[in-house]
Amino acid sequence: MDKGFFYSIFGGVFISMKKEIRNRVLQKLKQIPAEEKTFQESELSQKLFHSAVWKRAETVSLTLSLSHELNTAEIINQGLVEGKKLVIPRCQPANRTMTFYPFTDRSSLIRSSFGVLEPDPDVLTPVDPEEIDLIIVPGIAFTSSGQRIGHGGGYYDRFLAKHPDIETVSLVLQEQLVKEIPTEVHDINIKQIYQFKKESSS
Ligand SMILES: Nc1nc2c(c(=O)[nH]1)N(C=O)[C@@H](CNc1ccc(C(=O)N[C@@H](CCC(=O)O)C(=O)O)cc1)CN2
Ligand SMILES: Nc1ncnc2c1ncn2[C@@H]1O[C@H](COP(=O)(O)OP(=O)(O)OP(=O)(O)O)[C@@H](O)[C@H]1O
Repeated sequence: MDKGFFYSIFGGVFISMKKEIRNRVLQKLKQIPAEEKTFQESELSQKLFHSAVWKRAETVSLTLSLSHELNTAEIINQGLVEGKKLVIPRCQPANRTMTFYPFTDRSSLIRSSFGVLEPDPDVLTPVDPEEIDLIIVPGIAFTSSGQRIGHGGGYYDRFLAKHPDIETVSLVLQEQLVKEIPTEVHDINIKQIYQFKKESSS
């Protein structure tokens, strides 16, 4: 069947299935006890720090997490300690693109309408995306094979479509892992998923 025809019929169904998974996992995320969340975050961050992609990367992109998301504070600290260049995105809602800027400390940040802290473009200079070795991709729900549902802006799918060679990793709390995610044509898989598994050291 012609792909365009297929998506015109089923696209809406996929989008509402994604919304349903997004809302269900968001509720779960908001209910994780703080201590449990910190424990999982710590384990996942350690997995990342021991990985080849992290060790190799000189420039790492990450986000300043919202309270329900995996807390990126430990990754930021470690990156700075190891002398990596950290970059964070600023969103352009008009065309749903992202521009990356260096992150050094918490000054030069402004809160976006979405609620996240973003770099202040009046103070900072953008980084060439070609410079980025590794992107820690945020998200709400993931499958172990790397499918992802984010906050619904399509920002990472758009960016990653243009930069297919950049390494991508997502750290996934147990509550964020789902069996299946309906795939849309534009969806880009995350190359490496580090998932928290209870009673497992893998
Ligand atoms: N901490 C953090 N920073 C991040 C992301 C993230 O997921 N987490 N992003 C990851 O991409 C980007 C921001 N993503 C955004 C995603 C959606 C909307 C937004 O306006 N959402 C609409 C609903 C969208 C729709 O359903 O069409 C809304 O909230 O009203 C804004 C920013 C960059 N920074
Ligand atoms: N490469 C692309 N080109 C055009 N439209 C896109 C592209 N990627 C995503 N979109 C559109 O953006 C919207 C949101 O996409 P989706 O639900 O996949 O976002 P998300 O991955 O959850 O969000 P985010 O990456 O911001 O966390 C959808 O309407 C989708 O059709």
